[in-house]
Amino acid sequence: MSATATAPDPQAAAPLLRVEDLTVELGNGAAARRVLKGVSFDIPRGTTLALVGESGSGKTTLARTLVGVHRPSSGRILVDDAPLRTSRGRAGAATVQMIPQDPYSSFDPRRTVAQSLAEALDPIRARVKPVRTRIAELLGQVSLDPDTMDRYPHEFSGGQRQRLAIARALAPRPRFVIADEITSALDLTTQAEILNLLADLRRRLSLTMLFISHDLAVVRHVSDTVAVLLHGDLVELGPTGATFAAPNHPYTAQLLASVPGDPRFHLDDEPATV
Ligand SMILES: Nc1ncnc2c1ncn2[C@@H]1O[C@H](COP(=O)(O)OP(=O)(O)OP(=O)(O)O)[C@@H](O)[C@H]1O
Repeated sequence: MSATATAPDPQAAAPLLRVEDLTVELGNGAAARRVLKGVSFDIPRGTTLALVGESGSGKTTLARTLVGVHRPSSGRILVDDAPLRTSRGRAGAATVQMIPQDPYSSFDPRRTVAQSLAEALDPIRARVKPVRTRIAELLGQVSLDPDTMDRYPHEFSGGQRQRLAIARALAPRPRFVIADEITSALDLTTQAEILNLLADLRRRLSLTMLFISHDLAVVRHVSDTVAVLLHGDLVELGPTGATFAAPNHPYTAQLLASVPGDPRFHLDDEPATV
């Protein structure tokens, strides 16, 4: 056995994303409130962390802080051990991309798909011609026909638009992708298709992901680790299977108690319920 085969691989060991004691305050003056309270977690490279918690617990605030929309009041965000760089309040596109929740409002209806993707590829020039091949490749990655690139968003179904949103997020070849409730606007069959696409992309592109969802059946299907937010505090963090089997925090147990078997997914470790 060679020495290199046994040497630890620091790249594999280091988390892609590290959030350290992150506190975020929103609002001004007397209305200011701490929405995230000293939150810490790592996401190892190539894995998916699911973030769950009831409405108002701070999930979207965390996502928006990671893309640079909100500034931390204290704490640190590290990508590959370096502080997350933001430009004019936005995280660098090549570092972090977010897939939006609503595929209907996230595209400019006056632009063709190719124009929107060209802008994602090169925000300054946004010219389609030099990037047609890359646009075709992106559409192929999300199983859409590259010949549809000159169509407008309204010519696509909700599920197809969510595929377009995923293609747009992948355009700058981000190292880290945030999916914030990306299936909540879709019917159950389309939800399953999008989740399977995401799982496939994750494998093929070795994506590191933060997957925000209130749907614990989905979370169980897609994530390696799970984190639970309660009023801005991270109350649970652990491997998804172990956490679902034996949660540490009573709030997690309460959330899990309300999850019935889900007929949408055929999980490897359990028979599908119908
Ligand atoms: N710009 C803001 N100024 C002040 N408070 C805000 C602002 N944005 C969000 N909040 C508050 O922060 C809290 C957390 O909101 P956030 O949207 O992060 O929760 P969430 O867990 O994503 O909820 P949901 O599941 O409903 O999307 C809420 O009480 C919300 O009212």
